[in-house]
Amino acid sequence: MTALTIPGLDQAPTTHQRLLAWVREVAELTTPDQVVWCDGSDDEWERMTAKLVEAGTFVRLEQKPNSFWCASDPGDVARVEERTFICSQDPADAGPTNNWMHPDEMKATMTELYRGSMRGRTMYVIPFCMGPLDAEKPMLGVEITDSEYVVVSMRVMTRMGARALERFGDDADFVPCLHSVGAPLEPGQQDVPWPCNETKYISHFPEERMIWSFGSGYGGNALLGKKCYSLRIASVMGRDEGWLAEHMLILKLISPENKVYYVAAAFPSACGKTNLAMLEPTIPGWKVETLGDDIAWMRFGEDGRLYAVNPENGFFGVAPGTDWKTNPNAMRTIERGNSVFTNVALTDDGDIWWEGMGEPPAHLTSWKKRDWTPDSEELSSHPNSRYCVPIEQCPIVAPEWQDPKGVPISAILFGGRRATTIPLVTESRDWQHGVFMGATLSSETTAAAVGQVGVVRRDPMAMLPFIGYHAGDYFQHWIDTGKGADATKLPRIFYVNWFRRGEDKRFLWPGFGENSRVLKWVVERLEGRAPAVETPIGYVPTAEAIDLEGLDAPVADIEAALAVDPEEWKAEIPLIEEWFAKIGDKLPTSLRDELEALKQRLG
Ligand SMILES: Nc1nc2c(ncn2[C@@H]2O[C@H](COP(=O)(O)OP(=O)(O)OP(=O)(O)O)[C@@H](O)[C@H]2O)c(=O)[nH]1
Ligand SMILES: O=C([O-])CC(=O)C(=O)O
Ligand SMILES: [Mn+2]
Repeated sequence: MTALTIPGLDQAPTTHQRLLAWVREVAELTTPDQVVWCDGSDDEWERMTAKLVEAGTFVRLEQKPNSFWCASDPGDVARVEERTFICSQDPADAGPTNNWMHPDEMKATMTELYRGSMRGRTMYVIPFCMGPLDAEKPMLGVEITDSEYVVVSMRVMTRMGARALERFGDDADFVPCLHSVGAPLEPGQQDVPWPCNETKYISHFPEERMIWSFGSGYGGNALLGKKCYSLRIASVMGRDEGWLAEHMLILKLISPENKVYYVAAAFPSACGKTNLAMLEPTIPGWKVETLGDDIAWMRFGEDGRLYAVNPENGFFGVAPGTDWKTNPNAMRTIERGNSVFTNVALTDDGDIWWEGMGEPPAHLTSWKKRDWTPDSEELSSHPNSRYCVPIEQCPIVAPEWQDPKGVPISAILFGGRRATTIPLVTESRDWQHGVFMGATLSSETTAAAVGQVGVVRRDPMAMLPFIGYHAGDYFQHWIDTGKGADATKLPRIFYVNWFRRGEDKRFLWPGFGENSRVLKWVVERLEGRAPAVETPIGYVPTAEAIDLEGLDAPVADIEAALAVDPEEWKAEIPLIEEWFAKIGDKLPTSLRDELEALKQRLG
């Protein structure tokens, strides 16, 4: 039999048979003009970015070293939850919160979409590792893609190329991640700056630990190491192997007495993880260092404590709202260059700008590539526009951020974006109650996913779009995680809300750096020295229990932010009941018990 000859296909820098066979199979299906094995070198970065500039996808920034502006197709700007599928053999394993299709049917459908989909393009093979390369069992993957934008972004977001491939040996396990923008080029056809397809599928095969993505070039749809691998597939691995893959930032808090606490926090997309992770405390003597801003993998260490590792290598942060006042450390991180900015505005002197970054210049090129002035009716930047930058450039990155052991977590925060009801901070009564808080977490939808913005929905553990299996089983996994552990060593669980509003709709709590005041109260609770009031929903501080020294906000606002209003909570109960009904039979009875107990306490 004569195998198809595609230039580059046989220049594989590996002897890993399963990898070689898969790459050949995909090349024969998608029929690219050539195959390139990515090595992750500086040379490769130069070639890729030059190619993207030439194609009109990237504009090199004059004002930031080795950095680029990029505008996507206006129809390809965010994750597409409606087009995201968990293709388990049994629909019951995907559960009520995921879209499901039988794996055979999905494969048949997508195989036809992939047939010839890379014609006229280059197929890139990106070996990568999520988490430290020197982990005992490195978490490997390979993304095959026909997008240079993906190659460049994966270099920032993951440990990829030759250094990852070294860990493959001849037979290491890896997660195959297949991606095509679905825009083949006919001979002589002019390419567009942002190729994509109106038909989109983001499909996960949890039993096979495999990901197939088609039609989108954007973030969480296309950088498959991120949400697809590190949350959807990894959550299934975690269920099977007894660990947790969570949508959490990891930060290190250093008290004035030089005591160190590691905190993990789960907030839904565009609800403040990156900002909290890089917080600049406003209270004297306290320091924060960053380990991660989006994903945490947590497993028990030999000492019985829960240790967290950030699988990522970069930040893929929301741009609008980021500036020197709200998040100076993010600004310092991007000042150092080596960044890709997608769907922000371009200044006339070759810099970037977005809403929330102080006074706008007199003229900009908007993310839609249109002239923009401060009088324009449209936003200059898409609300889900992003910067993509290596973590190591963050001036406050914790020195231990690459430690394969991870860091021991003392507190877990769950949080959402709620204009009413949810106090600034509440401590759970115990692990099970904390799991109840996480399981009933709610938040207003944001621009991070396609769809209506500002609608309150349940977003359990901030994982609604990312749980790779049945949400009821996921809750049970959380409960079991606590049951098997020494309760005194488990992280304490808190519920926060930076987004409560006053009657006039303004935020009651100033947020950002001031959130350090809440972290201080959390630490003082851990140390057993901060007061709290026992309320029907958990332990809540009074305004006096929080350090408000030097805070420029009316105490009445803080009191309103902390208020537990039984009427608001009674209105919340039917929403939780509706949510639990949706979870169905697999809802752990302990969570139903928690709900009953809450109802009793509310009277
Ligand atoms: N009012 C207020 N807004 C905040 C606070 N923290 C973050 N924000 C805003 O919320 C938006 C999203 O913040 P991020 O920190 O990027 O959210 P994220 O959770 O990292 O989002 P993803 O990257 O999508 O997962 C930005 O516009 C921020 O300016 C806060 O404490 N208070
Ligand atoms: O996945 C993305 O495209 C960006 C992101 O971090 C999120 O939406 O949570
Ligand atoms: Mn973020």
